[in-house]
Amino acid sequence: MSAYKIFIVDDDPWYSQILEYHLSLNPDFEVHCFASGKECLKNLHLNPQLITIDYSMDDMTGDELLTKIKHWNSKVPVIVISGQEEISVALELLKKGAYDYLIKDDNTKDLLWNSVLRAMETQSLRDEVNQLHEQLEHKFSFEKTIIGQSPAITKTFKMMEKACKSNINVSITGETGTGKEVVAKAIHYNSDRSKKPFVAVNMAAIPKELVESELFGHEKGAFTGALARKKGKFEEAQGGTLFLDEIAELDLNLQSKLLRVLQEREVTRVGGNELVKLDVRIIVATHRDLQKEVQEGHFREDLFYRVMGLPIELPPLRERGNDVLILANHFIAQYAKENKQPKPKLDESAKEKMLRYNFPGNVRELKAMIDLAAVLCEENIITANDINYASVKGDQAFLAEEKSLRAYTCDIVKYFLTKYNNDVVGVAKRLNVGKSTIYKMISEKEIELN
Ligand SMILES: Nc1ncnc2c1ncn2[C@@H]1O[C@H](COP(=O)(O)OP(=O)(O)OP(=O)(O)O)[C@@H](O)[C@H]1O
Repeated sequence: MSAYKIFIVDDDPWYSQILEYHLSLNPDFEVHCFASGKECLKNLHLNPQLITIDYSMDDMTGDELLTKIKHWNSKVPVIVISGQEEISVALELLKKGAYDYLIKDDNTKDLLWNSVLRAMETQSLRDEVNQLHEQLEHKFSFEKTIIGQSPAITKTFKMMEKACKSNINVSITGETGTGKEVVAKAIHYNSDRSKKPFVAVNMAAIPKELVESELFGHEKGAFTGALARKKGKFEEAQGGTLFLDEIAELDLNLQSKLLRVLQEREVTRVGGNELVKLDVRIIVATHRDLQKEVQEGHFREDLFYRVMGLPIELPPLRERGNDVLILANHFIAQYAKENKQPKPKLDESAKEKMLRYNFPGNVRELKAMIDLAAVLCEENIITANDINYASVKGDQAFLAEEKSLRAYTCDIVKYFLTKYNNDVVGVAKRLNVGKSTIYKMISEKEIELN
């Protein structure tokens, strides 16, 4: 532990010495004496943790010095020592933030000793509370992993906080690439289960005939190819969280097996009889509307109620407004770090183009778009030309930007002008518009000729 730094400010050197001697008996205290208010203020850069001041000094009243010290750092305890007992003065000083008010008499040094110890204790408690607050904030701060500040995503944070504090099952819905797995992980790592495994299984990615043994495990010889006993994902996630992604892709037969496991909270490996007790929290995700799947008979209603738990809906990126740019900058920084390159900048044209786009592939698509733009850009500036819409084809690509009708008209005219060597008259005829319309577009710089 480093020494606890105390300033004693008193213009009576004899009295200072007594206090210094007394306080220095504690080897943890480092005491500095100053003979005037000015000298004390000059030395605040030494960062005292406690200051005692004499109430009546020649250069500055205790009142004035207290105000200046509090202005420098309102948290440092200041103990005022006065030659006379004046209740009104004492009250006034305490109101202004003095930690204690002591009278100079035979008991002062002992009272001071106790007061300093109390101040230290209060400070250490306050530090501890601050630290706990910080830890708590860090624990529940999803902002570091889930980037975005839009009202839509902030609403999600609130639900996630509730999910972290309880053990209830969670169902996450949202279009592909909206961050369902990121949310599931964030919930797990901010919950009481964080020290136990987070196991993710994508139902759509496992061949149908293997799903059962993947989830529940199998005994040696349970089927051809089962050469050894294997734990299933449920067992792997013991004590932790099992994330069942694309739950709607599970066929009806397996749905009833899953329901049984969730109800009984125990699993039997394929080809075995041993019951394994489970303590697993389930988080499911789907890009489908599960309720609709139930209505259409593709998803068991009883399983739906089992897994629904706390529903969290992730908004598509196109409904998150400016988050597009916040995420873009985040991915740019990530790219630059991973590739040990300076961070490219987005120019206005690139920003505008991204904000107009509807991102059918959501955050995943935005990340791919930024990675490519960072590679393509010149002189470290990403322009609209470096922004490519990879996920959409044909008509969809044409409409994905959601431009105004005027802007689409200009795009069409520009396309034909390029195709026919900027022959304005010929293009006007083909499109059945007046050539002056095209000339106007050119003169007003709505269209730039190649
Ligand atoms: N808000 C976010 N902040 C930072 N990164 C994000 C955010 N949302 C998604 N990502 C990133 O986008 C990518 C896709 O996210 P994720 O895999 O969680 O989406 P998903 O909804 O589970 O997709 P799918 O439905 O296709 O499984 C990942 O690389 C993830 O890290």
